[in-house]
Amino acid sequence: RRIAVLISGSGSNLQALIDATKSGVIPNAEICVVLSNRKAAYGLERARNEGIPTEYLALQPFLKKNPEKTRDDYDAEIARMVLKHSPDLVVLAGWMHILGDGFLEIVYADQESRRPLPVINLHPALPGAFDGANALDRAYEAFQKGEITYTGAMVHRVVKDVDRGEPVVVRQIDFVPGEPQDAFETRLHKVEWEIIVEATNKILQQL
Ligand SMILES: N[C@@H]1O[C@H](COP(=O)(O)O)[C@@H](O)[C@H]1O
Repeated sequence: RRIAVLISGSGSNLQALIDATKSGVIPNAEICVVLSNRKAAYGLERARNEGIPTEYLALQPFLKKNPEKTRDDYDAEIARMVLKHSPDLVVLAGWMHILGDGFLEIVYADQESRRPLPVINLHPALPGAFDGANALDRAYEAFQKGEITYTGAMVHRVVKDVDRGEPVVVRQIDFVPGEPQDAFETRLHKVEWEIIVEATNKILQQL
């Protein structure tokens, strides 16, 4: 099975997928491409270290170079760059750009030559709790205010509504009174590395 991974940053979740495909925890699978919308993303370095093909395309330079084009055109171009590598699954692992119809219509199209491609996203909060950006900070702040005692992380299918697609794997994480935010974040990231592997396996087994 071929997995395309989209990233924007350090790529520690990408690394979890690399290690799991190499060790066989994710059996019979390889990462066929790593695509980033940020040139300096360390995740690209992780991919190159493994000899995994990489792609890069940022939104603003794309729009500057093609003034007649729109964000939807950019999303469609991302879809084409991904499909070039014939993936069976697309995993958004720390990908910090909201993909709209331009991308979803292409990858979810049911064509003769190809079935709709599953697309999953990692999000550091529970379903419906802290959708969108800075979810970790917002959850920790709510805990500080005594509004919540736990949060979590999830992997969900991607739909147009941000972070609202059907959950694939969800894991609750309890807050610990007095725990500094960075220690809490370290705990949450460890859970993310587990659930991104679990969710990838779950979807691949359904194919
Ligand atoms: N959207 C969020 O961005 C972070 C990416 O981390 P990394 O995989 O780049 O290390 C993860 O915490 C993910 O939930």
